[in-house]
Amino acid sequence: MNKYAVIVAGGSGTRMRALMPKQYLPIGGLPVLMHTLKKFARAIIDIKLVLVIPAGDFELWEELCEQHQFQIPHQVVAGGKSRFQSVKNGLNAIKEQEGLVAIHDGVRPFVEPSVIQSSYEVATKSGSAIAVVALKDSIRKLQDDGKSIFQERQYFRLVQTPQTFQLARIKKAFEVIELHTFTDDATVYEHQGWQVELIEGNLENIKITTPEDLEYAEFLLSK
Ligand SMILES: Nc1ccn([C@@H]2O[C@H](COP(=O)(O)OP(=O)(O)OP(=O)(O)O)[C@@H](O)[C@H]2O)c(=O)n1
Ligand SMILES: C[C@](O)(CO)[C@H](O)COP(=O)(O)O
Repeated sequence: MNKYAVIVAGGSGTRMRALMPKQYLPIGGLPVLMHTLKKFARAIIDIKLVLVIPAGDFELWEELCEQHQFQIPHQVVAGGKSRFQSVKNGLNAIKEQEGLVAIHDGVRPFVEPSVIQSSYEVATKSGSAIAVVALKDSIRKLQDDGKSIFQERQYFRLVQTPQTFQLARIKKAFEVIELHTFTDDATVYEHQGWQVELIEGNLENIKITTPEDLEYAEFLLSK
């Protein structure tokens, strides 16, 4: 069965407040995105990688690949105005209908290979596999009256990527008008009336978002 991964890195990383988009910033001397692509290439034999980056960054990416002698084969696709549009562009670049596709944030380089592998295994059987982790802290829900109420944390999960799906289904799911409730790929899939299957993610699989995350990322690499 064909196994694809769409690695989305079409954002501008405003919350990182860095000179260049966070997906190209170095950790351990190598751009974040290269760590992520390496994880997928090592986890799955013969994986076909689709990398989504802003159209204006193609030249920069080529230079970075040359500078770091980055040889992992991948197709580069132009991103869109939102994560949804970037994922859609990545999926549209895959012409086949048969197979599985993992959708993953380029800025989550610490995904465990076992999570990637399990996402494809589970999606083979159930059509989807969404990586999630349990909460460690207590949580409270804010109310309109300014008060807050206790929530039972065992009923909640933090959602990560990869989010892996049968190709034909997720391609169809993305043929809709974008809604503000589409915060990830699972919500787009569910909009079709299909239920998603959750799998255990890994706690280190953070989405590098703010400057502190970059420091934590350096620490994780040095472990
Ligand atoms: N138009 C967009 C916006 C986001 N993403 C990707 O979606 C992932 C998660 O998004 P986020 O962490 O919010 O990244 P940015 O949008 O770049 O960050 P910010 O919101 O701080 O600007 C990132 O890998 C990002 O590059 C994308 O492919 N295309
Ligand atoms: C897809 C995601 O990483 C799952 O946690 C997350 O929803 C992306 O959110 P963002 O608003 O694009 O940062």
